[in-house]
Amino acid sequence: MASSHLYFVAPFRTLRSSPSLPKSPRFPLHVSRSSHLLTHKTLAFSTVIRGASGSGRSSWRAMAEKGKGKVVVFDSEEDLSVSLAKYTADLADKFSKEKGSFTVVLSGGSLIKSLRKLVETPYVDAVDWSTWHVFWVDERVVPKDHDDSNYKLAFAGFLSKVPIHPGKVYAINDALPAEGAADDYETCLKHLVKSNVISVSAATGVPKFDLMLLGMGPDGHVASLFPGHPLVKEKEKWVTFIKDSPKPPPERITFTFPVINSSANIALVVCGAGKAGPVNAASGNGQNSDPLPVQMVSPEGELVWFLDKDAASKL
Ligand SMILES: O=C(O)[C@H](O)[C@@H](O)[C@H](O)[C@H](O)COP(=O)(O)O
Repeated sequence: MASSHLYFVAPFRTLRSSPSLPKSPRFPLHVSRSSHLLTHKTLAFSTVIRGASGSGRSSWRAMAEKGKGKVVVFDSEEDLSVSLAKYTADLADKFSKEKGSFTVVLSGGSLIKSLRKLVETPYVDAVDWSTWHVFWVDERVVPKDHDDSNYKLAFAGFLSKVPIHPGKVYAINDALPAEGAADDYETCLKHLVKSNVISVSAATGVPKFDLMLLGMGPDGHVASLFPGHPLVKEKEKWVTFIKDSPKPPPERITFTFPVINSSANIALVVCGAGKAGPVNAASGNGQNSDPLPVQMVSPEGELVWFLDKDAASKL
């Protein structure tokens, strides 16, 4: 068997309390290459700590102490995708049992590919998809059949493969320009809050999604909230728009930080050496005076970083 290691390097909480390994997992953890390490029982803390270098450990300690979440580093994106599927399925199960629904927010980009194990055995058959409500943290202002559409990406890689009711998939109104599309999406969220589909943060009164699955760009952006852009400071709107996105296409709508940070759970899914710098900055090692958008991700609930070893290489 090829050697593959999963390193859990945020050493200050027991794995039993990790949402990636909940107390009573409904779904068995299916892994291919690293099953000797990745079972619920054998994923011992000491095992994973051994995988971390000394400097890496102190970086993550800084992150953990600042309340920036738990960190899981995988040898490969393949291993990461296995764990991400289980984490997502277990949270869906938990929320569905608690309140009869599961509200999940997707990003565009490579995140959708990293969700691929969720549409495979055992999850594709075992998950109760009837409770799912699907949203986007950001969307490009293009028709839904355009190659730049996050909806199209998610449909091709995820939604077309599972029986989520189309009426519970909340895509952008692509007949509207950016500003109208953002207002329309915010109105949609308000209706769903009113009808108790989306929970509300008692602290902030804004929507509290059960799970946000966020990617991060090499510049440290999340959603369509880019470094140095005034939208990162938006406090009132739930959904806003941008017409000068540095990442093409330029016109997008995006959730704002008040909504992102009200989440019950956020997974930050980051792979590749090109993103190691912002990951390092987020760990507390950054020199930047203005925080990167990714450094502003600080949910009411749980934050878990899913990193491959290249993304963690500067720690
Ligand atoms: O629509 C988008 O562009 C995304 O939602 C964006 O925020 C994405 O998640 C990051 O840019 C990371 O993308 P990659 O994972 O493809 O690098």
